Amino acid sequence: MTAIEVRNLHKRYGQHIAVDDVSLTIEEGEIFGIIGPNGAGKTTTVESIAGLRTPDSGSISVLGFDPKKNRAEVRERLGVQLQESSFPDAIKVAEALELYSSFYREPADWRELMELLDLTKKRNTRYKALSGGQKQRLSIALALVGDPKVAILDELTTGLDPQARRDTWSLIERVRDTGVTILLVTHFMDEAERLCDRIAVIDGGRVAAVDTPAGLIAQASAVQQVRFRVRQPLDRSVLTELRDVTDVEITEGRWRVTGSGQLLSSVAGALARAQVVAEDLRVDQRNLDDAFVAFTGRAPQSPELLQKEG
Ligand SMILES: Nc1ncnc2c1ncn2[C@@H]1O[C@H](COP(=O)(O)OP(=O)(O)OP(=O)(O)O)[C@@H](O)[C@H]1O
Repeated sequence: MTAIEVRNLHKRYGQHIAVDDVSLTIEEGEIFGIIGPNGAGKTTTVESIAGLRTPDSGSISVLGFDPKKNRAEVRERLGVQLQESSFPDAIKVAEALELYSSFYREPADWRELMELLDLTKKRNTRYKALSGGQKQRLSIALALVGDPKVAILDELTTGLDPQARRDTWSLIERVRDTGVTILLVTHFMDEAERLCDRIAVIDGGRVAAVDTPAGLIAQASAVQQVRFRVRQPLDRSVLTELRDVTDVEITEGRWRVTGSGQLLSSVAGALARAQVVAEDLRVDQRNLDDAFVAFTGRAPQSPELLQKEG
């Protein structure tokens, strides 16, 4: 079943095109990620899905409902954690959860959520006295308090320390295991790679690619490299003759083989046939950072940098 369907979304602010042409299909039960450079149109896209912005053209369906025309139906089924949620400074954790749950006909048990998000000890703490991580966890709890079928989380772990980020990831996986479809906007490639079933790369208001994390990495990095040392004599042609190999370089006893396809198994097979043992064998592992650069021409941001800036 499709949870979210976006067709040819277009949104401009004055002369500035924020979202040019975005189409996405997100299946029920998926953790679907959106990544892309600053200003790519990610927030405009997810806020349009949440019914918080009005697209100029295109169509959006959330569980079969239009976020603008069927506001009540979408509100009952969709939870949103926005980029910079702000709450009254004086409101206490338990009060905020109870208040938000009263907005829904069939809310989740807010006490259970408070426990799940490790906020029970902070139930009587005022919002302004919470740490960054606690504020973040509260905003996730508030996104889930309506017992939504779909949750939109924008910059889930920005500003959190590494341990809090990992805890939040486990939490999101637990939420998904309860059957909630999750749409996640993130700047962090480790987060996207770890959590998402599929990812859309958005650049300049358009979808540059949609695939699984492994699929995006494979699409972006057809070229691979295998490096090793050998003690026995080895004829270069043993490797240059292989179909998957495009280049072989030998520097001070270190071999570097460049190619594509099943490069590692081709090289390993050829070495075995030549009865040569490879030592210190390394395969250059490409990751989602490389895919991000390949699709957008820019480097992704690092969590450490954002934390310092924040
Ligand atoms: N309310 C607004 N009025 C005018 N311009 C806007 C508005 N909201 C967004 N924009 C512009 O539209 C473009 C897309 O913004 P959007 O926030 O959707 O991008 P983003 O990919 O979420 O960026 P970031 O990663 O920095 O949050 C940006 O150039 C932004 O400056």
